[in-house]
Amino acid sequence: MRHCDSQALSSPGSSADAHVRGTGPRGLQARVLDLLLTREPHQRIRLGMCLLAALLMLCGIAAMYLSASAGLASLQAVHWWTLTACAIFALAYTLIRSGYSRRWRDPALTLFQCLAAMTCVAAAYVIALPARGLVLPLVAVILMFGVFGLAPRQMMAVLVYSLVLFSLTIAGVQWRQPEGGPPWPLAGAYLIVTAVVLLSSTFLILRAHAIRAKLHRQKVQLALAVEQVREMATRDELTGLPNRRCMLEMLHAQREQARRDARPVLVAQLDLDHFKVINDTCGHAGGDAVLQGFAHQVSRCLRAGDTLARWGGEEFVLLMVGVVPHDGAGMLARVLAAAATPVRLPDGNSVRLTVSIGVARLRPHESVDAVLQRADAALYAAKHQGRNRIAWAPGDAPEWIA
Ligand SMILES: Nc1nc2c(ncn2[C@@H]2O[C@H](COP(=O)(O)OP(=O)(O)OP(=O)(O)O)[C@@H](O)[C@H]2O)c(=O)[nH]1
Repeated sequence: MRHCDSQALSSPGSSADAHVRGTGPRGLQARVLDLLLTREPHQRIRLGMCLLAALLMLCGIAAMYLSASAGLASLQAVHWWTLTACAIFALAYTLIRSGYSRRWRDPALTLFQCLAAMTCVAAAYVIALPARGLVLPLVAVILMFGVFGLAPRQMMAVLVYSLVLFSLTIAGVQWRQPEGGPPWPLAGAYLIVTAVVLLSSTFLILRAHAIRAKLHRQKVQLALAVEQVREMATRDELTGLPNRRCMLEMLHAQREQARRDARPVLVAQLDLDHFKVINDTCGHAGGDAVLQGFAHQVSRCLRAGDTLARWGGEEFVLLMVGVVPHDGAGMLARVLAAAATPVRLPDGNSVRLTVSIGVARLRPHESVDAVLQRADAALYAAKHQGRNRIAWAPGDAPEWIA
């Protein structure tokens, strides 16, 4: 029976239990796979780098013990070296995992780890006796780990630190252990090779930094350009209001939303009265200033949820969401009053304008085109009735108006 089976599976100490809790070998495998497959690419790369660093350290320890077993290094020195290296990296790991390192500028402790690793390699040079030449290529690998975590200035700091450290280490070995150390020409060759490896690695890493910085700049520029295009596609350049395309998208979205939650939606068409006369008397630039002034004045009296868009020419559309006709009538009366506030022109003159408004309530299952047509017909009626007024689509007006 399933129930009994599951009890047997989770009995304490069973390997299946360990698997379920992720502590057995299969559990560990599953967790590593989970870590690798369910993360974002950059997280996977970071995790891969951590595993690689751990592998590098294990290889270093193994190489040191192999050297010791071959009589090339003192076993006791290798014990101490391993203990110190593990302690340093365990400290870094704890600081990172506990989140304590987040309060510092380098939360991954990349600089600290690079400097610590260089010091460990230098110490390995001292204790590895005849096998010491093997440890030098490791400096390049350590620098590689700094490619993404270190700023160019930090890279230079690691370079200077490593050059000084290895010069002193190689010279110190020659001075303290003239017999145990390599012949002087060989020690000099070690020093030269180390310096060349350090300098060329740093140069290549700085090149990689420069390319990364360039790519980042291009990415930012591209994001800005996309934002600009998006802005141009949705904003009216003259008034700064959402444009017709943007309003249509909003209308479609609100219609879908209104179908789901039955919220009231009012759509008003606004048209400036006798705008041609304003254009003729104030010039086209004056007309533009009037359009801008009108947009500004009306926008100021709207609620946060209402949207005014420029529909085209001297026509605007106002979308009021969650507003019943009773409240909408009050709101539109305020729009009418705001429009009547004289607009100041750049030449110092001011223009008084009026606006006609046609308004319709979005009905259940009504299309965007249909509600716009009814609002437009109401606008036509407002113009016909003498302008500077609000006309409601038949059946949509609040009771006290109808
Ligand atoms: N300055 C300026 N004028 C515009 C712009 N777009 C349209 N117009 C002008 O707006 C005027 C609209 O005139 P009509 O459609 O006859 O309407 P009206 O004069 O407002 O008359 P009614 O709507 O009947 O009250 C035209 O003269 C257009 O040239 C614009 O972006 N800037």
